[in-house]
Amino acid sequence: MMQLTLSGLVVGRGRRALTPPLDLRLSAGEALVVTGPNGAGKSTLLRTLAGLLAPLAGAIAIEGATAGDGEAARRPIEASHYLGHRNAMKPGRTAGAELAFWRAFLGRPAFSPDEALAAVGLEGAGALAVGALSAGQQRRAALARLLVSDRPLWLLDEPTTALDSASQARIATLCRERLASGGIVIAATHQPLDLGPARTLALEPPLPVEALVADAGGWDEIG
Ligand SMILES: Nc1ncnc2c1ncn2[C@@H]1O[C@H](COP(=O)(O)OP(=O)(O)OP(=O)(O)O)[C@@H](O)[C@H]1O
Repeated sequence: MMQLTLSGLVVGRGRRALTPPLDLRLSAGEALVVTGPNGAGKSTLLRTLAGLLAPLAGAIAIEGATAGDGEAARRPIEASHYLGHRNAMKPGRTAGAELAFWRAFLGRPAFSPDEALAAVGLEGAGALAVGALSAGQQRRAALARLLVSDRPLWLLDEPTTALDSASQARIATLCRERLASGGIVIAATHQPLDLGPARTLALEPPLPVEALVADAGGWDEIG
């Protein structure tokens, strides 16, 4: 059974910690909703779990998950879908071509691009340029990426941004289906997202902006 374990995990930007040490274990079928005001560190936590930022302290371990190459995953990134604020879909390419790219890149192919688009209510949109879709449609095309490759850990940063209420409900359903099939879903969100009986992690309000300015040592990376 898959398990994701955070042991004394401290995430932050530069040398500035944004969380206390986090100790948490999530098992297959469990969801975690991360809440907190703007700047509290929700994106930083997800990016750290996705392997895009190094932890300031502590460790992240995954057990019992299969990586894209079919071997046991040693790090969460090998078994996860990460959906950030940005959609990571090139506007000049078609939605179908972008999803085909991600399907090949991520391994363990699941739905075809057309099937994944249909599952997010974008039937027939595969031939359209991503940039020709509305903001909500682009978000849905990005969410279709979750379905083209079988990855058990979903790390979702504000997944329902720009989505109408029917689409929000559809995405919540997809998440619950992933949970029912043994996945783990971690979602940072300001909007209620019905994942069923999810656990919650409420991050504390951040430093005031004046303190950030005094503290500014430059960007540690963009994103
Ligand atoms: N690239 C960066 N370099 C340095 N500091 C950053 C960078 N990106 C964000 N930060 C800082 O890290 C802190 C946490 O930001 P983060 O994006 O994790 O918050 P969040 O809870 O996701 O906020 P929001 O609700 O606005 O999405 C903020 O104080 C922010 O200024």
